[in-house]
Amino acid sequence: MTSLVVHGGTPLRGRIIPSANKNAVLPVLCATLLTCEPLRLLGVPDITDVRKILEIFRTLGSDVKMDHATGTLELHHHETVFDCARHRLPEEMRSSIMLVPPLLARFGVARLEDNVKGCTLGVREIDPHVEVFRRFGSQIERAEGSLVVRAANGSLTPNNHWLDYASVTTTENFVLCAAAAKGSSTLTNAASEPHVQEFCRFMAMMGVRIDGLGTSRLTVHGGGKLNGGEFRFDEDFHEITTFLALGAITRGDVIVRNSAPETFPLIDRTFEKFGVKITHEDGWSRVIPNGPLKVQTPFTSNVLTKVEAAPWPYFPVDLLPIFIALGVRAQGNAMFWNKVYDGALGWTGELSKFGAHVFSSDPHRLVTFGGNPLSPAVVESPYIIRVAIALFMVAASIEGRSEIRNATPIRRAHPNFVENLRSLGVRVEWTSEE
Ligand SMILES: CC(=O)N[C@H]1[C@@H](OP(=O)(O)OP(=O)(O)OC[C@H]2O[C@@H](n3ccc(=O)[nH]c3=O)[C@H](O)[C@@H]2O)O[C@H](CO)[C@@H](O)[C@@H]1O
Ligand SMILES: C=C(OP(=O)(O)O)C(=O)O
Repeated sequence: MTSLVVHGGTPLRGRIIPSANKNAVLPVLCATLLTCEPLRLLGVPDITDVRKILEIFRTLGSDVKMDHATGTLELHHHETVFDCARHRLPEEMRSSIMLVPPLLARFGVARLEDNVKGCTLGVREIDPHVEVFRRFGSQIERAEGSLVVRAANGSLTPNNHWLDYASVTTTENFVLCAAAAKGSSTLTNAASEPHVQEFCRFMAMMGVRIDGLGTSRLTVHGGGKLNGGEFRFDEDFHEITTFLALGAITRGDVIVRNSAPETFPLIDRTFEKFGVKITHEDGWSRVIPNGPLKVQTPFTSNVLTKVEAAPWPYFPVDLLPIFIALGVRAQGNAMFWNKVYDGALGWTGELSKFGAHVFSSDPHRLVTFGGNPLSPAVVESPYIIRVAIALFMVAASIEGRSEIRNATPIRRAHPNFVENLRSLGVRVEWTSEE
């Protein structure tokens, strides 16, 4: 088991250059398989999910040159072979599902392991993806522990589709299929998160025309030969928010580079609900101590201040645990509403080991009764990246030694997490035991 051990209580101070967003990098990596031309990707983070995808590319026979020191990846998928019986797509990460369309486009067949669930956020459906593959003319067969997807007649046919729900990876899968299908395909109720937009910009760089970028209706004009080229990843708004929140919870002064502050108004207002002021100036975002953490009192009587997470442009669900950590530290009560996942709040019982008081009203809603004195603790993280971080945040704000057991999911999304924390003055280390 790998744990994060922290001696908390020190206000964090310093500057952070954030890495790229895993949820932009992974669909882009999958999309690279759509071209036989060379590509150069800049700002690729050294995270475990990236390593897993690069490994599968190597086994397919692609040229993969990853320079982790500079974050530069040279990729050339020119002489590749896929053997449905031999090749296994990476497990325990959601993004594997986005390798299916390029494998269909290249080889006419793909095999998807059942365990592509990613973080344990409750049931994570694959049916919306299967529906997209079928719409583009694929056939699905159940094989032992996996699904085999075949492109009828070896190619994909364009279509229009209306999603039940604005799903991030289903939208990306639609765009990937549509890019390979000759003709125009339209998706309604498309997801529009910044990482979905970034992925669409990469597709455009490869020569795919996409209308409606950033809206809930995307039309993709597909079937053309795709180019190679160069693409630099943006900064990850999750990582920017995480370091600002770490500054806030330890009453420190943290500055994070942020080239897209226009995506932050709702995140800033959510910080304000806990008495935290964020400023954006000259490409940097800053949290500075601004009195004690305190939940804002609503003007309406008998309601709780609430944070409501749903598909973009709502408050992003992956940031909810980070604000729950602020909620247990801030004086006052707040309600957190996860409108995306059923049962993704089960971990919050771990917070009571620090002495925090939270109440789960139902599988979607949680109330924090914050501001109680807390003490250091040994807590156990589920396989959820942002929960390991939230538990760490609480620990970092309490004087004394705490331990977050099973904290490795953090390595799925944040390169150099511990090194960054040390640069801000945190006493923290990874420890392993059998
Ligand atoms: C690799 C990646 O990008 N992962 C992100 C992606 O996951 P992912 O794209 O897998 O998440 P989805 O948006 O598909 O699903 C989120 C939730 O909606 C439900 N659902 C989905 C489709 C549907 O038709 N009906 C339905 O009810 C799912 O069961 C799940 O509970 O978006 C999530 C929501 O922003 C983030 O938490 C993940 O970090
Ligand atoms: C839940 C996440 O990722 P995944 O969908 O890959 O599990 C995440 O990035 O927070």
